[in-house]
Amino acid sequence: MAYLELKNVCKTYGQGENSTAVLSNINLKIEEGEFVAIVGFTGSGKTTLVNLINGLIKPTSGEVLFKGEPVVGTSHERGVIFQNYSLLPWLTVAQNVSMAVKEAFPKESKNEIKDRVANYVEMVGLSHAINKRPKELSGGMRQRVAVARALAMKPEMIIMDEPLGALDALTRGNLQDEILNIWNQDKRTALLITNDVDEGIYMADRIIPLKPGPKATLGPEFKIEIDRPRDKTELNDNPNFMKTRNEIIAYLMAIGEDRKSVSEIEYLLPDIAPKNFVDQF
Ligand SMILES: Nc1ncnc2c1ncn2[C@@H]1O[C@H](COP(=O)(O)OP(=O)(O)OP(=O)(O)O)[C@@H](O)[C@H]1O
Repeated sequence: MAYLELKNVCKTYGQGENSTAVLSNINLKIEEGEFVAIVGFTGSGKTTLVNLINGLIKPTSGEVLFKGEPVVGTSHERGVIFQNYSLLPWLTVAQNVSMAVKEAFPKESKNEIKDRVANYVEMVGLSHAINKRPKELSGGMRQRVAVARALAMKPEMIIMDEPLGALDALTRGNLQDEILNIWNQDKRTALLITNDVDEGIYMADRIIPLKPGPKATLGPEFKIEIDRPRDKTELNDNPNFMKTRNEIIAYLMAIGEDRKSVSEIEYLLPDIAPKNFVDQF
């Protein structure tokens, strides 16, 4: 039994003429302890896929199974690091993280929770800002709080929706390593959604492209045969890295060309306007 399995999952938003078929026939199996990356184009349905796995939305057809059971709603077992950090603006960094920790560890004492929060805030390099509110932080700092919050809950499965996109290269590299450490030490299972092929190859065991929508579906998987721990500084000299990178980029470019031809189709918009509309432009 796969740890996470998506069976023929389709997701359509809206109904009738206004419907958008975003995902179609998504089949995916992730084994316990694996690190899988999905690379996709902007707007191809990556967040929709994360929301389905997280239980925030239901598939139109097909099944999402976690440890053999259908996913119904969210759960602490699956921790998501969202693209748009979604912090509560009236709470400090410590309070934002501890709220999540309290929910995941309701039996822990105040001091245990305080220590756990301090550890993870330190891990993302924000000890100096632990009592600040989100409005006093830069976008990158907010994203680091969101990473600390998700990891401090020690979820069995870490699901990441382009979590590091807003960060500078150095911070991004450090957090990639922290996420890998936690995944490896705590024997977690991880799913990373990214548009960065290099990030996917550095972190994952397998990379699966999400073909552009509408009706986006998963392409063939690419296995990353590079020993761990991987050394970022040496990757460019690693023949396996170069070969896999070239194969994935060639594949993405080919499906990108197909996408261009789809986007060149002319869509006619209805010629309508409100009754009393006066053209002032
Ligand atoms: N709630 C919704 N109702 C209707 N359409 C939606 C809804 N959510 C997403 N969509 C549409 O589904 C498509 C995929 O959106 P989604 O956010 O999943 O893509 P994405 O790959 O995460 O995008 P990005 O890379 O820009 O974050 C888009 O065309 C979007 O407009």
